[in-house]
Amino acid sequence: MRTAHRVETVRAAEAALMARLPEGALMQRAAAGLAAACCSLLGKGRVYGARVVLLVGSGDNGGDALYAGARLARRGAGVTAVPLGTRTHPGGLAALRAAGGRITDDPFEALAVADLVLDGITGIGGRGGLRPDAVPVARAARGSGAVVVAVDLPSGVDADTGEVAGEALRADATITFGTYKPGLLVDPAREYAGALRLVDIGLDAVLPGVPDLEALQHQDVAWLLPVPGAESDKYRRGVLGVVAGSARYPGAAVLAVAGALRGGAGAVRYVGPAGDAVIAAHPETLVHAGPPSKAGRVQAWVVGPGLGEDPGPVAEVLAADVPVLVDADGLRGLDPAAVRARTAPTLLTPHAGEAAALLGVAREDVEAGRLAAVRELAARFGATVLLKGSTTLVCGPGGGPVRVNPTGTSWLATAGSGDVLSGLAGSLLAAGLSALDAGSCGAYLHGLAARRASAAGAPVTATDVAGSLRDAWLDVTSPA
Ligand SMILES: NC(=O)C1=CN([C@@H]2O[C@H](COP(=O)(O)OP(=O)(O)OC[C@H]3O[C@@H](n4cnc5c(N)ncnc54)[C@H](OP(=O)(O)O)[C@@H]3O)[C@@H](O)[C@H]2O)[C@@H](O)CC1
Ligand SMILES: [K+]
Repeated sequence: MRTAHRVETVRAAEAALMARLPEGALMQRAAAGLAAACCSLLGKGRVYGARVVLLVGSGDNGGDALYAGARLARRGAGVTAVPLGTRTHPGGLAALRAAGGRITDDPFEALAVADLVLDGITGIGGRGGLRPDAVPVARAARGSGAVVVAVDLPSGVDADTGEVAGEALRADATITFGTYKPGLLVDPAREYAGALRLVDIGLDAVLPGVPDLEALQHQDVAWLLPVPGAESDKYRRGVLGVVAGSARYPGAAVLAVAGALRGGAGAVRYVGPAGDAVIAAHPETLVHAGPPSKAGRVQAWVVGPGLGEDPGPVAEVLAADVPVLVDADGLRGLDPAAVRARTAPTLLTPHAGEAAALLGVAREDVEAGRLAAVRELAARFGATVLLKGSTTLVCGPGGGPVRVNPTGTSWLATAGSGDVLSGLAGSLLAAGLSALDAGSCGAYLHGLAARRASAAGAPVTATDVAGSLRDAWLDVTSPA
């Protein structure tokens, strides 16, 4: 599990750790890890003679860059520091000078020939986007052809929320210290971070056990996925009911069932007007033409994909005392009180537009502040909420860590892929996973399947994604 902590928590842990260590020890650990990462990015034998530019802001983030620059200078790199703040870390500046580094007030000349740029303008103390004087320098760094390495965080992004309020410096890699910060894992900031590397500075020992954000990895998902026991029959493995599709959108039913059949439930019951299309595509489905309440026993429901204008079945499904996943058309006009009144778990799976409609805000506001939006929806509905997007987030109703999905890919932005996800996550619910686990494992497998299906870099369809779910499952569960 990859975990992230917000700035306030990092600061408290840092203070507790610093109290036990000699002055400056933590910054030296950070700088040593940063310099080592820079050496490996430059490549073997390429440190000596490399031209390194340090963009140095007012705080300790700049200090880290200066001390790392001093280490690189001692290994033969030509290091030039560009002070951009209201002050410059005195110890770091002295260390760089002592190691033979130089300071310049002409950043553009140095950047024009740089191999590596260290972005130490702001870290966890930064507020808002880059200041105006840093903007042309950041643009020159980005346009220079040098590898840009962010120190702790790309400057200009919000560490806690992942928001990018103005201009920020896009990095090829981010070397972060002690723990990931939420902004490194959540879009839009995540897109600025490039490849992530965590430097251990001993913070783990003093960080709280419960993080603010967590990202499942293969082994976490493998551990959570259902495995049928020797005694299992289809009912013990869980039966999922899918209420989806309409005369206008029969494909949504076919795709939701496709996802459901690959999600580990023992059987899938389809309820709705697209039974013929569903049976033609998936003959193993149990099809029911009447209302959901008469369809027979299920362990969980999915309701919503392709329902069109008719919200009727949603209320009926929500009245059932089993876990319910509500997606797409099922979310339209959904009543928070009706969801909060349920005793069985509810999982809502909106994309940004649907989340915006539920919250009564603009879609752009949800996209810019994804973490805040998913937390607000979960609290308002007393439900688990999976907010779809390039970094899909899943948040439980009682607070706790938000799960961020690390397997997303932009190829998933294709019609019908959400229908596949709803069936898949619903199936995991029916198999007995909690709403948080079903949502986050579903998103994980779904992203992985899309990556597999588009491995050659070609576009994928939702049907391709469903078809690759089995391989994704095997990827996750096969020992490496
Ligand atoms: N925590 C840990 O465990 C460890 C932390 N470590 C390191 O310390 C870093 C945090 O250092 P920090 O607290 O000094 O804050 P930091 O981000 O350098 O700068 C804040 C200053 O920048 C300014 N400023 C603000 N906004 C701005 C903007 N938009 N654009 C431009 N400037 C802006 C503002 O100063 P002003 O210019 O207003 O005087 C503000 O005071 C952390 O990220 C990590 O790298 C490691 O060394 C060891 C372990
Ligand atoms: K930085």
